[in-house]
Amino acid sequence: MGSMTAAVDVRQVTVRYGSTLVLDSIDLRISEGAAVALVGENGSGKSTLLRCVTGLQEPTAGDISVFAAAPGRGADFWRQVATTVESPSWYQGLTVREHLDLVRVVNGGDPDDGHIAELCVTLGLTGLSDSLPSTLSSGQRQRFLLAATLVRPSRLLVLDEPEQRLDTRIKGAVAAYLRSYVATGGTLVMASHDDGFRVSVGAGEFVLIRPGAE
Ligand SMILES: Nc1ncnc2c1ncn2[C@@H]1O[C@H](COP(=O)(O)OP(=O)(O)OP(=O)(O)O)[C@@H](O)[C@H]1O
Repeated sequence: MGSMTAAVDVRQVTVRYGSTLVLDSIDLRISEGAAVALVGENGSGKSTLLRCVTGLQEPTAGDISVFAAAPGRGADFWRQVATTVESPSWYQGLTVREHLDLVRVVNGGDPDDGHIAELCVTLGLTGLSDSLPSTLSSGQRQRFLLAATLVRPSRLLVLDEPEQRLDTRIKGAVAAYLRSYVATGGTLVMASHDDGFRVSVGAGEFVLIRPGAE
């Protein structure tokens, strides 16, 4: 009955910050192998919903399951889910390439199987392999953090505006990478403000509207 199980199942999720209602009884099911983009104006709750899907935030009401389990609980969840939703961090003394090797090795992968090299080409990091993350520009750092997320083996990617700060060429390469991730069975949920990017990824849109803004 695997096909009956949604990768992500959001049921009647409500989030309030104090008296401010941000998400009002949201329902969202994402099948395994599908891509969905949360779209909507600033403050419509896209990041909030993504944090709830990773278990980093508890909804005020409602239920979320990811691969039929509560999200964010333990190593088993994080072995299947890779995300850029957490605050970015890195090891001060390690280069871009050393970070990618580290993540790959820890996850049981071979750092020399070509996957890292492919990601570095996709994200334009080849010339930055020996740089320290702290010396990168904001766009370069965005590309590094995306690479560090994509290098992990995963079944679900949760990405908050992955197109942010990317130049046109890299944006196209990242869209193609995500499209092929989904075509090979991965599931993607992301927030995006770029409709062209969303369409090149092949993601359907899920529109969030600020409660009371209709
Ligand atoms: N920790 C918090 N405490 C209080 N209010 C918050 C908190 N985090 C977010 N909010 C509010 O919740 C609403 C939704 O924020 P969220 O970041 O989820 O929106 P978004 O759709 O991702 O916006 P953007 O397009 O600007 O990234 C906003 O009104 C924001 O001010």
